[in-house]
Amino acid sequence: MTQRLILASNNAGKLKEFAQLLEPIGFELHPQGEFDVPEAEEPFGTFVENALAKARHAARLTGLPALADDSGVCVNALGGAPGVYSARFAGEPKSDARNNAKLVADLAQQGDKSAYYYCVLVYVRHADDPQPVIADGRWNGEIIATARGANGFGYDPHFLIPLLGKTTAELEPDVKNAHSHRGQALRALVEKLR
Ligand SMILES: O=P(O)(O)OP(=O)(O)OP(=O)(O)OC[C@H]1O[C@@H](n2cnc3c(O)ncnc32)[C@H](O)[C@@H]1O
Ligand SMILES: [Mg+2]
Repeated sequence: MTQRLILASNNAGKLKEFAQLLEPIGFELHPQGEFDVPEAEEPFGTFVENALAKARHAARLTGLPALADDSGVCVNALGGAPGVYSARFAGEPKSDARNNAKLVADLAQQGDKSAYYYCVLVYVRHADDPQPVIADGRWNGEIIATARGANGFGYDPHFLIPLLGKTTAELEPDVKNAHSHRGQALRALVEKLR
């Protein structure tokens, strides 16, 4: 049986990754934009609070179950920044190019380039669901100064996975999903929904 699910995100890169992960296992994904749901506020200092706010917002405006993702890149030498502020690290309007340029500049004088991607997923059956289903995932790597690769989105061209010898923008989409913070979180979430 296919299950209809609203994806509480306006990020096209996330949408592609979720479609590839969820459609083969029987979910019919609908981005919130299809229902004219505007971007939710993300005012909180934790990923999980922002993800819950996004999921409830989409479920409230569509009347359907919703899945939200809040994620980011956390750089150790920067005390975990940009973290929850990853999407707007270089200010408004959101720009991957300016975010990456700022990240590389901020790290130029640092020896430690280690970082990790973090993702929290929240699924709500309806807007006031008292038992949201929550799962997370983490993916270690390091930030490199020169962009490599054209796949993915966001910080991917600067996020190197030393074990694979590639940036996450050089990975095929299925390989990224097999390893990524988002893929890990989604597999854990799906286990909880069974
Ligand atoms: O809130 P929604 O609408 O889902 O879209 P968003 O892009 O604003 O998403 P977030 O608020 O969760 O911010 C996450 C940011 O972290 C970065 N990011 C998260 N996952 C990533 C990934 O897999 N590859 C590259 N960058 C990623 C990227 O800059 C995202 O914009
Ligand atoms: Mg956002």
